[in-house]
Amino acid sequence: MESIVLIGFMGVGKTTIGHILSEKVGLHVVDMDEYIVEQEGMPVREIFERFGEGHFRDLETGVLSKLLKEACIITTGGGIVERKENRKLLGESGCVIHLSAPFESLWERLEGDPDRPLAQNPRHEVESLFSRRIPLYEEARTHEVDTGGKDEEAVTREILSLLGRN
Ligand SMILES: Nc1ncnc2c1ncn2[C@@H]1O[C@H](COP(=O)(O)OP(=O)(O)O)[C@@H](O)[C@H]1O
Ligand SMILES: O=C(O)C1=C[C@@H](OP(=O)(O)O)[C@@H](O)[C@H](O)C1
Ligand SMILES: [Mg+2]
Repeated sequence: MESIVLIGFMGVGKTTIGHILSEKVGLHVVDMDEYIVEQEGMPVREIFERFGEGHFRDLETGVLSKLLKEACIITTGGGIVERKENRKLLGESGCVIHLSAPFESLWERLEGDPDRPLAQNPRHEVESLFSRRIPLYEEARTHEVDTGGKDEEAVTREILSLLGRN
């Protein structure tokens, strides 16, 4: 079976749903943020503070190209689509599921989260990042699952259904 990649904005549920999906489809899951944190031996926040966002994006590209060679579920960070190179890598993989949601519901989950450096910015900046990224997710995805108003189990069921696994 090919890889399944989850993309989407911060807080939409990629990490959470990837873990639930992993149990249901019997593929192991790798969360890119967790992988990078382990590899670098420091939290994402500290990587941003000490080395800058550009360095974190370099790490993401390296990890994504490595993981796409495995058959697994990959839960990306929300900024994976920022780099053209990453969008190209995603385009070469068969199943890229965009989890989407209205900004309002994401902001409720993100506001004040100390672990997400970009969520520390004022609301209007995070919202404009959200708007700017929408076409990038659209470019990279093969499928979209609208998570608005659905709990984690319902989102997982919808993914299983589009994979033909229900
Ligand atoms: N469908 C959902 N409905 C409500 N809360 C959710 C849903 N999916 C995830 N969450 C919650 O939102 C928060 C962010 O989820 P997370 O999986 O870390 O998102 P991401 O990896 O996309 O940034 C977590 O507290 C999680 O429990
Ligand atoms: O959107 C982004 O640029 C980021 C999203 C985060 O992952 P989540 O989408 O899992 O929060 C993490 O990779 C980092 O804080 C940057
Ligand atoms: Mg995550």
